[in-house]
Amino acid sequence: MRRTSLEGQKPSPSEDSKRSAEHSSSVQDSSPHSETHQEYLGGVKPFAQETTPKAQPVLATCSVPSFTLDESYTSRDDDEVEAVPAFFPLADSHQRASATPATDETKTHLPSPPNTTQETPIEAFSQAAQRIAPCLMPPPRLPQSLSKPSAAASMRVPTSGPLPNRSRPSASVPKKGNLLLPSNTITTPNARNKVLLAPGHSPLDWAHLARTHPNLSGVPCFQRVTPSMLAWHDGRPNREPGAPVDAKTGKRARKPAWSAYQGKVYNITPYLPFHPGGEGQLLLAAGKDGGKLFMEAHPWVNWENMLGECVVGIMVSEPADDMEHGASLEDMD
Ligand code: HEM
Repeated sequence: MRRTSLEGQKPSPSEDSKRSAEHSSSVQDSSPHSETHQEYLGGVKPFAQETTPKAQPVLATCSVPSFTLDESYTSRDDDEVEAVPAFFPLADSHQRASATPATDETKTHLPSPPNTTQETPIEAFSQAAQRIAPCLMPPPRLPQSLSKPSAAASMRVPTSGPLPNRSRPSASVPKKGNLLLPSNTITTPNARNKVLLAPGHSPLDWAHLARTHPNLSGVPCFQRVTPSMLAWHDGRPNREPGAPVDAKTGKRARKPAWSAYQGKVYNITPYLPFHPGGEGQLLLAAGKDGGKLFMEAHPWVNWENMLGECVVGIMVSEPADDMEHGASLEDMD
């Protein structure tokens, strides 16, 4: 009760008249339909000619249109209306300024209010506000059982029922045709035939070795390798008379293993203990062009990068072929 509190302070008569004048002018300003307010807006009364505003009876009007619709609340005290907070949009916001005011015309199109004799003022307010501007009200909260689980809740381990991806594949995965293998066919964890490499022979160890040894080819300079030369370097024990014998084992020493790939010849001997597929597999390509076998095993592996320091030379044809070829060219002349 603003007026009551002002009266309780018992100001002097001159102050009292000044305050009541201020109070009445502020109340008029808050009403968009007040005469004084419209005159100010229209510029009819310039500030210099403005006289002391006179106290006028305060009408029980409200700037919030929702209260004017419900007739059961029109008789309420003005202070009661002010006590209800107009929380959104704010009084000076753009939304409120651009909103269509509730004129008599819009009132006629609105549905008739329900019987609100049993409702509390707050319930009636929220219902009336929802009818007028439902988009301005926050959505009602769903009960917890109906609402969607949060992202964090979906990542938690469920407290009941089977754990996800923990049951045996044979029991949970249906077997349809040949698309899925029976679970008992995958018996080994080493499905790609990789071998157990000796300590110090991992791919990283090979990368380090290749980086620190500039020449792993086993030859002093770039070679022109003929097919017969390539075939001799097959990595097998050298059985030729006078061949060197391995000092450790006492057996004949192995010949170097060369393999050709896309016209280049590589010494694959130093890489043998590093090959993830095993020495035996790699030796299958020794003494010949290994491109076909290599592409069948792992086309994604970069041969040139891995064996860049092992390049022996390039493939050339046999000298006899050259002579035959040269003779035929002379014949053509
Ligand atoms: C001389 C060139 C070769 C190089 C540089 C080389 C390199 C490699 C590398 C890096 C892997 C591991 C692949 C991975 O983990 O994805 C591998 C695996 C393997 N390589 Fe080779 N390889 C060569 C030649 C060969 C040849 C000629 C054969 C077959 C005759 C062969 C058969 C295999 C097999 C069976 C595996 C294990 C299975 C797999 O990883 O797919 N490799 N090789």
